[in-house]
Amino acid sequence: MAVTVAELSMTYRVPVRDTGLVAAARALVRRQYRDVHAVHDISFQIAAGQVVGFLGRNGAGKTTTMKILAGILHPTSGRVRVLGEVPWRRHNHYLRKIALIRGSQPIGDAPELTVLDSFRYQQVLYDIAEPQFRRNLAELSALLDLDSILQRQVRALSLGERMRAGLALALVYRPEILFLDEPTIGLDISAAKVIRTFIAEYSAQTGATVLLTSHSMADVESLCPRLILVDDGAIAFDGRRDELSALFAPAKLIRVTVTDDSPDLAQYGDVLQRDGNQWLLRVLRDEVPAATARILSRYAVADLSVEEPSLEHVMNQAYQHLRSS
Ligand SMILES: Nc1ncnc2c1ncn2[C@@H]1O[C@H](COP(=O)(O)OP(=O)(O)OP(=O)(O)O)[C@@H](O)[C@H]1O
Repeated sequence: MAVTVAELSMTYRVPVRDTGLVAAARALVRRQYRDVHAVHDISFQIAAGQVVGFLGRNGAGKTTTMKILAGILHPTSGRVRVLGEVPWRRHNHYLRKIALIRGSQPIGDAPELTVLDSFRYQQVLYDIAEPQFRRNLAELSALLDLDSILQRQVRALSLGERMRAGLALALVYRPEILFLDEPTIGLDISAAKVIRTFIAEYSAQTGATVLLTSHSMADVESLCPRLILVDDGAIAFDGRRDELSALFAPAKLIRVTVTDDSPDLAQYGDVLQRDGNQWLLRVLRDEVPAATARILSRYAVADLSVEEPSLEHVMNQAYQHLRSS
């Protein structure tokens, strides 16, 4: 297993005080604290090469878990092994095998340098042998279309170019595990698509394991066959996307176009949309085979398709369910 997490818990101790000057003065002498249980008792495993979506509402505990896996935080309790290592020991050889990327992380620490100089600096920092460096850079340049900007100064790049270079810079030592925390946050549609395509190709080409948090369902839908849903610091679901749909969205959609005059398709399901002879029906999963068979036998059907509800709808249902339970 690339990642093993067992009974992991993380409690933050945060200072609290009442509002007002008196309370502020009192807090100087006697501080009071409150425990925030960000993550409690979570367990999961990820096999090498898997791309897993780590989802949940704001404050569910995703970033905290990622930070523990990346060795930034020491958990309160639990057992974690990533590539056989204990992350928070932060051994050099461990840190060279992983990357934690938060947000889109555009290149820019040294704006006077050229992009290639920045890569060279990273090469020294991560002690990457020359042949491997050249190979990795060539691969990343091809995937992220960097050839034309390698010789340019970082300060003169557009945001999109800095973002592509920043991503390549974070991966030039070819990490085996990527912890990606909202990698497309704040990006426009086409920039987000570049990142998504890149993540898929990087993982397919290098066999990297990816754990991805994102509130963008487009990211999750296109990249993650497996989803782990955290809620209030605990795991609420771990499985395939279709299993999540079946659990939280018990209906499918039937899209049908008929050529008959005024047929009454409302008897087969909830009518979500009707545009002339085109109907969109919501039908319970178990009833879909019988409903489609009846529609096909009774009407002149020009077109019929059965669709899964969108992931956005499924997640919305899941969050509503979790909020009320
Ligand atoms: N450094 C910290 N000190 C105290 N509490 C914290 C700290 N970091 C996070 N928390 C709390 O821990 C809980 C989980 O936070 P976390 O950032 O892991 O959530 P998240 O799922 O990543 O949320 P989001 O989707 O909003 O980024 C929240 O209640 C948060 O307020």
